[in-house]
Amino acid sequence: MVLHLKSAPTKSFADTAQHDVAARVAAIVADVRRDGDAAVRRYAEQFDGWTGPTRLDDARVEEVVATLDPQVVEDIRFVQDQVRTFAQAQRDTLVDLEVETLPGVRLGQKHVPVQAAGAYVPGGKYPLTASAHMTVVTAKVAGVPRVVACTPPIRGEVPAATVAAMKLAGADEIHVLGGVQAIAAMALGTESIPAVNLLAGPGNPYVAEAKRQLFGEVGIDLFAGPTEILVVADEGADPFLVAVDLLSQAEHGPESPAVLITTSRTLGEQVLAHVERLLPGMPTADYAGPAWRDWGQVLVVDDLDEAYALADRFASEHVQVFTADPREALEKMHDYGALFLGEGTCVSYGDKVIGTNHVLPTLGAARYTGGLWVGKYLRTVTYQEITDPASSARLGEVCGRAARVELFEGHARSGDVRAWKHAGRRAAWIEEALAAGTVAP
Ligand SMILES: NC(=O)c1ccc[n+]([C@@H]2O[C@H](COP(=O)([O-])OP(=O)(O)OC[C@H]3O[C@@H](n4cnc5c(N)ncnc54)[C@H](O)[C@@H]3O)[C@@H](O)[C@H]2O)c1
Ligand SMILES: N[C@H](CO)Cc1c[nH]c[nH+]1
Ligand SMILES: [Zn+2]
Repeated sequence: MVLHLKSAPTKSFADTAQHDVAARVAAIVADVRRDGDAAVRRYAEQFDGWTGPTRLDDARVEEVVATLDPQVVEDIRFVQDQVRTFAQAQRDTLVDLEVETLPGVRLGQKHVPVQAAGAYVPGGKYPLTASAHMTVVTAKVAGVPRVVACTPPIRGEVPAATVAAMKLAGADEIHVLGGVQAIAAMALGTESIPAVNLLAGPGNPYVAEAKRQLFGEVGIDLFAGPTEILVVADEGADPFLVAVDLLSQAEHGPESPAVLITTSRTLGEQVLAHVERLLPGMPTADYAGPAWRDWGQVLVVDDLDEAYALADRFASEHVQVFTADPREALEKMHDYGALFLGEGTCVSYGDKVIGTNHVLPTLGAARYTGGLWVGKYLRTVTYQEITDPASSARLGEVCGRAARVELFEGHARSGDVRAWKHAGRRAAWIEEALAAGTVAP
């Protein structure tokens, strides 16, 4: 049984597929498609007050990086090393292979990077420097030769740490450009930004919807919209820690749900009280407050099995598990973007420092996809080769029969000619062609 100590609607695609967002995005995409750079410039000015060139050349990038405290640069290097190490370990799990399935018949698979990727780094409310590590470092580990990185100006300024992170991660083109206009420019191509093959990176509802609408014309990593957090906690969890962590993600913006599922009513009540005490003193209360008020939930369940099952139904972007045996969630939970096991870690570590990728599915997309990883920038392609004529003839005969079962005469004939060339077996239509002299014996 579920007791609601604090209720709120549960976000889903159905009730947040805000038509005004979809319509607004469609209009901007159509304008960029029609007017290219001119439309991009118009929207950059309208939404972000940006009238300068969007591309930062190398000299400008260097100038921007030089303004940073060296400690900031050192920290960027440290975090990018963590992200790179884990991404490389994941890359190493992807094997190219070639097997001989019949004599002289070789089937293979290779992992081939997309040739151009767009890395979107959000920056409307906060300059999300860390998203540059996640999108650009990972693309480069995959071997993507051309990475275009876009981020909006923050309060009219170039976000210096984000630009440094893009540069250190190996971005090939850096633009101060945000929102739908950035997504559409990278996807469709403009006079100044040649189109990419795949778009990656998170963003607000406009950015996420733009990627969704453009999918097909361009590849996308996943649906990664406004941040979500869910905590599963038992009676042994620290209520102060839980409250702090819930608010850590609520501060992303007023659309960010923060949910606690606990087996302890006492813990639930303590967390509620801590949140109320903490919120007024938070410099980011303007975002965290509405997020908590409108989307925060505290749910008490009978046992942990019920907690895991309920958490699965949310399919939340992040799930922190603060229980006596947090690792059991690895077996018992199925639908989440990323798990954070035990009080030693938290979503903020995933966001900022630990090395797993923080670009993760939202609005239930975790039911069908994991987060961004090196594999998203790669295509698993196959190839085949036959060097043994007898095998080609054998497959040709089966191909002829199998294709005719499906009424594919043209397909069947591709098999027939090989059975003839390599084993001398003549199908009736080949006999006729020989007799008519339309083909040489
Ligand atoms: N799921 C994930 O992996 C993940 C990771 C990091 C961040 N996020 C989310 O990314 C989001 C970042 O949002 P943000 O707004 O701070 O930055 P953003 O860069 O995503 O969006 C800013 C842009 O939105 C556009 N915009 C603003 N108002 C608009 C309007 N009315 N119409 C059309 N376009 C408009 C502007 O062009 C602006 O450049 C947050 O919701 C955060 O939770 C998600
Ligand atoms: N929590 C975000 C993912 O939803 C990622 C992030 C980066 N910086 C701060 N937060
Ligand atoms: Zn975060």
